[in-house]
Amino acid sequence: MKELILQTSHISKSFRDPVDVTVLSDINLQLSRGEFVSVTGKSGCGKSTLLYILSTMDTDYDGELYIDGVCMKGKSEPQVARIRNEKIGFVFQFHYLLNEFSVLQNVMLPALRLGRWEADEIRQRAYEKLVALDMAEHAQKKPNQLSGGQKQRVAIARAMINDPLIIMGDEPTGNLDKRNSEIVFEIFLELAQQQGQTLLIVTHDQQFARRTGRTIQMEDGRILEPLY
Ligand SMILES: Nc1ncnc2c1ncn2[C@@H]1O[C@H](COP(=O)(O)OP(=O)(O)OP(=O)(O)O)[C@@H](O)[C@H]1O
Repeated sequence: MKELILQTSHISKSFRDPVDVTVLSDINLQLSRGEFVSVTGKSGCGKSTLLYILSTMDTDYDGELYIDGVCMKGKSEPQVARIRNEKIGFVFQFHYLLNEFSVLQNVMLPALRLGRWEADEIRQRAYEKLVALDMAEHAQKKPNQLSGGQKQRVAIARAMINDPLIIMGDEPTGNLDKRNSEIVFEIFLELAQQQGQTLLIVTHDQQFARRTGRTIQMEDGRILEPLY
């Protein structure tokens, strides 16, 4: 039987802007271990809003979110932050690497925050992630010495450091040229196919979406039922 690692029940979200605007309505979705799922839809349909809720970064919504069988409702902010850091890796459109730290130190940060391993072990793990992403030779550089594609590879290494249950990405190839987009997308495919990593990626790129295992199509804050 498939192991559910993320599930939502009737999630809705409104902004007061200045009157109430509903941007997500009755979102019910399930994600099983090892799935590579893309989320697509027109600009403004609610993809990022949904991803921020699923990644627990936004906790202000109606309905329920379960991660690894645990309901996020009623949890304190430190409890949610701990679950997020332990179970979810996130890759943004912009890398958000810290220029005052080296590439290696940037990758180490989420693991230092988690506190599960000693510093030496974290350094070793971070180095291994950089090796896996073909970035080891840049370990001691500062992020501003790297190209856009290289920075995004470091951001993926950082998302992987705590061996998350799921990696989420909000347009992770959106800020890259065609060649680097392809390289970064191939990394996600490889993670899914060779390591069974569960992935949930928002993308505008229909060609990429078609290569994932399942596509969630959104329209006006709702998930469209698959046509097949
Ligand atoms: N803080 C906010 N206050 C008010 N409305 C907001 C806020 N954030 C997002 N919205 C609105 O919510 C809707 C969904 O936005 P969201 O960013 O989730 O869309 P998206 O599908 O990710 O779009 P894009 O593909 O352009 O990134 C949009 O109409 C947007 O204007």
